[in-house]
Amino acid sequence: MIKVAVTGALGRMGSNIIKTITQQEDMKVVAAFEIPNHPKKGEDVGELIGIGKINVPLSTSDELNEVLKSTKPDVLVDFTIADACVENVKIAAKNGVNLVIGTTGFTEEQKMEIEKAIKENKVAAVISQNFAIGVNIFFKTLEFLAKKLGDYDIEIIEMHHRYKKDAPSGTALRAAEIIKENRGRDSIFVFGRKGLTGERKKEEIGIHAVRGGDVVGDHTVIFAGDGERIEITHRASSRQAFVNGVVLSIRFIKDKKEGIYNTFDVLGLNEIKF
Ligand SMILES: NC(=O)C1=CN([C@@H]2O[C@H](COP(=O)(O)OP(=O)(O)OC[C@H]3O[C@@H](n4cnc5c(N)ncnc54)[C@H](OP(=O)(O)O)[C@@H]3O)[C@@H](O)[C@H]2O)C=CC1
Ligand SMILES: O=C(O)C1=N[C@H](C(=O)O)C[C@H](O)C1
Repeated sequence: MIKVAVTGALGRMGSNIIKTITQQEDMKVVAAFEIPNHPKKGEDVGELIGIGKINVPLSTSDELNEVLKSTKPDVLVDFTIADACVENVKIAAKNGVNLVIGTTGFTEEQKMEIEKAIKENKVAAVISQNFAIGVNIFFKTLEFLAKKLGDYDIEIIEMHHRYKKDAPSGTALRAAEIIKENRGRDSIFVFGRKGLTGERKKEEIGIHAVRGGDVVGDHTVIFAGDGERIEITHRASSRQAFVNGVVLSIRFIKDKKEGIYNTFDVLGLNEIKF
């Protein structure tokens, strides 16, 4: 039985992850964490998320060290916010707990802190800006399109629900990086446009964040040429798309000794070359 701890347990992702883990035969939730001073601390997490008692009391992240020591999870899953995630990763790594990290919105410095904690403590982690299987195929398709249409004008548009805290999305940034790595020419990222911007430069990759309603997560990449354009879109209509990838990632990482992996590793997509 794979023992899993979840931070951000009552959040949109955390609560769905806990629900799905409780439906798996080979894994169980042993600890769940929310922010310090949470009013529901100590209450049963299953009851709090509406699936009935699971005998896991809600802990708070200031107790992470001691609760990880007593519950000894194999994997900690983090979908919180960047600042909290960095601290959670440091504590989990010190306790020898492998990680599945879905949080987005990190600074470059925070990304380095996370990598350092994972490497120094010799644990293993899957880090992905998007765990949906379809998004990873979309990423793979972008490798191909960027190789073939690297000279086209490339723009990325993402739309998310009104509650999302970081912009642009981690997925949009990853898409931009993939295009940059594969298009065979220099790239500069342009975040939105305003004022007298001048003509569009060939090396630009435009990135645009739209927020509103309850949109789970839409991403479109436009390759615009002379007389034609290709638009490729992924739309997530349910967070279950992300959660399914998280479950696969928990199974993938549980026995890994050390190293940093992504969802291409989990889904076996690295072998596909264009
Ligand atoms: N990689 C992927 O596939 C996906 C990534 N995401 C990313 O996951 C993150 C979370 O998204 P979402 O679930 O929608 O956000 P939510 O705000 O619904 O959930 C985050 C949860 O984390 C809690 N939290 C904040 N700080 C801490 C802490 N120190 N310890 C424990 N819990 C804490 C929040 O509590 P409170 O509300 O009280 O502050 C909240 O319950 C975002 O960065 C998002 O971009 C989302 C979907 C898919
Ligand atoms: O905050 C969200 O909701 C999502 N965040 C991720 C991101 O920033 O890319 C993934 C997904 O699009 C949903």
